[in-house]
Amino acid sequence: MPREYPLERTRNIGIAAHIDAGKTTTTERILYYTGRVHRMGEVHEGAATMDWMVQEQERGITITSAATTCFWRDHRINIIDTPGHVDFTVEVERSLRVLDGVIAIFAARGGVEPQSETVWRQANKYRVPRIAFVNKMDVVGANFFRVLDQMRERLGANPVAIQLPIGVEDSFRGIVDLVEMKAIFYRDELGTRYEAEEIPADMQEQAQEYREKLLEAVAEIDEELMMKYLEGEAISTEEIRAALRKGTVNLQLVPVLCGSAYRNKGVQLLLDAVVDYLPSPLDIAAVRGSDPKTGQETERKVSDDEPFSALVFKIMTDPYVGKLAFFRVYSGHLKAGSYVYNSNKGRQERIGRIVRMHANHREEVDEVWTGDIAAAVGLKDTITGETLCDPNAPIVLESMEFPEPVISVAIEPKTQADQDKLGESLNKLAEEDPTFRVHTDEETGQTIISGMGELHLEIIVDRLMREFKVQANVGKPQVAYKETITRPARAEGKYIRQTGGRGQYGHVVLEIEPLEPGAGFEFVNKIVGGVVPKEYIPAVEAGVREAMQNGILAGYPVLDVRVALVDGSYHEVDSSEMAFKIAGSMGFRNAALQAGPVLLEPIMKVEVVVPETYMGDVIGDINARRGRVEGMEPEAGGLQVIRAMVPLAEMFGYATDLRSKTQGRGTYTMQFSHYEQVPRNIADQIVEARGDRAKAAR
Ligand SMILES: Nc1nc2c(ncn2[C@@H]2O[C@H](COP(=O)(O)OP(=O)(O)OP(=O)(O)O)[C@@H](O)[C@H]2O)c(=O)[nH]1
Repeated sequence: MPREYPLERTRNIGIAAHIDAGKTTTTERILYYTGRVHRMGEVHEGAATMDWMVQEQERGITITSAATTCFWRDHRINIIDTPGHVDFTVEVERSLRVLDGVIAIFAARGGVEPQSETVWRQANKYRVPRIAFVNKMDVVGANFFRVLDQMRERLGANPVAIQLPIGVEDSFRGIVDLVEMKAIFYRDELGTRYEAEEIPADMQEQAQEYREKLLEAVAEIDEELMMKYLEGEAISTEEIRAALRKGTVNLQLVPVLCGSAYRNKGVQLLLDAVVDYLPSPLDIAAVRGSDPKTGQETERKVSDDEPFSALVFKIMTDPYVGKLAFFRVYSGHLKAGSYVYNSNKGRQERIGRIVRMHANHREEVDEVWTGDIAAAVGLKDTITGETLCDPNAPIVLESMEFPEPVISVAIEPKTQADQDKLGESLNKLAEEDPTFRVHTDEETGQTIISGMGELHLEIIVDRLMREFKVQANVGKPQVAYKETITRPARAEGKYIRQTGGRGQYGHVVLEIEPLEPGAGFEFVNKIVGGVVPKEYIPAVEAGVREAMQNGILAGYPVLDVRVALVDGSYHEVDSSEMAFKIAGSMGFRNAALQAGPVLLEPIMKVEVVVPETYMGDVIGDINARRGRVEGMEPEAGGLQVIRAMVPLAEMFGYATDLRSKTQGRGTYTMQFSHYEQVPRNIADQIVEARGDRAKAAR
């Protein structure tokens, strides 16, 4: 069976935005206009097609990314709906990794919010081309031009308006297309009929001004156009489109459109822009990865004729078919029922069925091709971030980064039956979500779950009860502290037992030093002359990792450390992997205790919006919470925006406090920024409290 759509007519796109900007509504409209659904679903009625988990419909938010396919102007567009809440930022991250282009949605009032900044930075990191859609032009306070300014100032982007709104708020009624220099007006409520007309007289001047800016911007992209522009020659519509496409694909500019998804205006033009400006899979220079045997970097062409390679970017447990693994094909093609090689695990797996997802229903397909996004049923051992490939031409594709969880709660099963189900259910959930972790507290024996925020954990617990039918009590949210060291140190770890029978002998000397924040863990083997035999070195590393997991000061995991194995000794008969593992653990603990260990806490980026009169109180309160105010800015309507960095530990219950301090008028958003050292006096209290809890548990 040949592929239906040539690669140049394929688009893999995501829709990213901050919460409530209108992603779900826009996606719904896209599905409606492209004929995938025949009725418009409204988010506030809980009927949106893409939001299909029970929790999503009840809460009116998008949690999981559902992938769907639609067609426009004879192009196949694969869309991944991504959630806006920061607790689910990993969902955004993993979709960015596999997408070729993004529609960034901003609300015309509110504009660039902290969460939009996060998504923007993530998209920069993965070099994903973007077009921007300024939605909600119909709401009070909408301002297209302010969003353009904010994109420049806050995102450091080069926004280029290719449209202008006609009217605003209640009177928003159409769109000026600056490429064609036409005005688009809508002829019916559903927005299905729209026509191009002359630009209204009262908008001519503004349209000319922005057309000029557009021409300047495209001239920057293309030298020939620059010549024409300077000489005052006419530049054709096709030339403008081609230059906009080139500028978008090369990340030199971002075309900006406007509309109101809810009022059915602007969405078809947005689809046109997806086809015209966002890249096809062919616009990626090459598929990059490494050889699983040698670790050396390799490349291959984006083509159906190359060997198969695909990246798994999401695992989902489906109540009907079991485990679904979403993957994007980077090269070659794959038939249902065939074998693939998981090059991260070094294992063969059989692909049972292949399905394309349309929100909550599936379409079975026999074969997938380069550039496709689909889900496989039947994979047993594959998790998010792993590569599936042709066993005869293995490759490991670049994976993705996942942030460390910042918040934890203890969870206690209600009955013995629940106890039995708890572990298995939590492991299943952790398999789906790399930012969700489960561990047993060594000191207290409690099961601890950790994630990206209170909402994240709430949803997990909710799913545990509903889908897995486990009844459990949940403790208060706790900060997920980390530990690190502040100076280099050197120490020994010796594990020697020689009482009767076969003894144990492991001996290592370790040098440890702090690494940059975020660097994680590095292990370096500096053994010369085989004083520690090669076969025991992985065991030493495993021992070090285990000790790091259990912490030095208060049992929190240790981060950002380089450990070098520099010396040691062994015994011909008594040495074993086990003995070296224990020696590694002991060596690490001994070294870390001399290396100035400190506690780290998550610092949150907080943005509070309050009426002017409450500003003093709110700032005083932020200071009392050990926060640093970083800036203030007036907003429309006598509001002030306060930006601050505040330790997560001080933010519990903030919603209630802010409400009572501002008579319900203040709102805030918060997201993880970085880890920072806990001040000494507070660290002492935390360490002491951990000690007491551990004693109580014994
Ligand atoms: N007036 C107006 N309301 C809109 C528009 N687009 C969306 N809305 C409304 O804004 C609210 C949020 O829209 P959603 O589409 O759920 O936003 P979202 O960005 O998907 O939100 P999450 O899924 O929670 O991340 C809903 O009540 C929509 O009906 C618009 O263009 N104009």
